[in-house]
Amino acid sequence: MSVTVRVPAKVNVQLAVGAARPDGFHDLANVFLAVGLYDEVTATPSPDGLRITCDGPDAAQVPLDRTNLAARAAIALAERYGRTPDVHLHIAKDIPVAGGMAGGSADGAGALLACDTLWGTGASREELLDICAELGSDVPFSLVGGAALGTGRGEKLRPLDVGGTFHWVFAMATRGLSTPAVFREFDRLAEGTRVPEPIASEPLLAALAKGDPDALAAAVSNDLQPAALSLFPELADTLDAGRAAGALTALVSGSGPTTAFLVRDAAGAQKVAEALASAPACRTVRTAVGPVPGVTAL
Ligand SMILES: C[C@@](CO)(OP(=O)(O)O)[C@H](O)COP(=O)(O)OP(=O)(O)OC[C@H]1O[C@@H](n2ccc(N)nc2=O)[C@H](O)[C@@H]1O
Ligand SMILES: Nc1ncnc2c1ncn2[C@@H]1O[C@H](COP(=O)(O)OP(=O)(O)O)[C@@H](O)[C@H]1O
Repeated sequence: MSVTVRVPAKVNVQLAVGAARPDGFHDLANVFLAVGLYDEVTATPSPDGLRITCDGPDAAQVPLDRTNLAARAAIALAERYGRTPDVHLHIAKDIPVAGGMAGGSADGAGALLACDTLWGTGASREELLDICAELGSDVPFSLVGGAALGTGRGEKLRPLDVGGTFHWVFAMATRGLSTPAVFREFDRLAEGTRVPEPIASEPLLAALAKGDPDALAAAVSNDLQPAALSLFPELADTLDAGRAAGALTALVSGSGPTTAFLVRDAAGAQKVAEALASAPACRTVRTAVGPVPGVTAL
């Protein structure tokens, strides 16, 4: 018997970042939108103990030891229920690695639900969300999907209404960016300034509720973008190339370096995707719509 789930990537349509906290994290107003690029996680009993395998274009960059978020999820669930994590987790990876699209978090949330089903654990939604929050700030959102406002370090979620489907183009970059390094660069750039409390933008929430791409384009923001551009300056050219090709707006996704382009419809996506294919720091271009549901059994 085996259990397969699929889990979407995310883009942050707003990422407001507060000052560094004593624990090293930053308080956020993090507006997540799940988009239709997916990893699949398959859990199969493994009498020889925990085993991780991965395939896909970025598979070589994925750790196959107990640091993999999917492995950590299986171990955390097994510990809670007093059993051994005797499972083979296979990750079919389509979400870019270290791309600011929460691919590792997706695998953590996916593995958790797949193991819960395989082992018949019957953990409640609250327990699963608790384990997700222990695994990482983005992991609870990967479980629930849709659209949500994340506060605290991003793990406290409030689901958001979305009145339509938004069309996106994503440019995957030629190298990755480390999330802690981007937050450190944010702190460095903010030195000597007063960092305001992170607050969700009302016009942005209204644009999502209405499903209005023009209003959303006018309201998106990412406080980590200057830090990501400082560490990876060529991304500015990719953003410009997408804007010139007619994107309604262009921004870095989360900590980057994936860049995200909001377009009006599928035809607009095609045009922007073609223009981005030749941008210098761009490795691959993908189109996707959002919101989409979180972890889903196949
Ligand atoms: C920036 C965001 C935006 O959604 O995503 P990515 O762009 O990485 O996908 C998230 O906040 C990333 O969440 P996640 O990748 O789960 O990070 P975690 O494992 O919790 O933390 C990794 C490191 O990022 C920094 N960190 C993370 C979250 C936060 N609110 N403040 C932080 O300062 C800390 O240095 C922490 O040690
Ligand atoms: N299942 C996983 N998939 C991808 N990366 C993982 C996974 N588990 C752990 N990692 C580690 O986490 C780092 C960041 O992963 P990822 O979630 O892809 O990026 P981001 O946080 O930018 O969205 C990777 O470079 C890798 O070392």
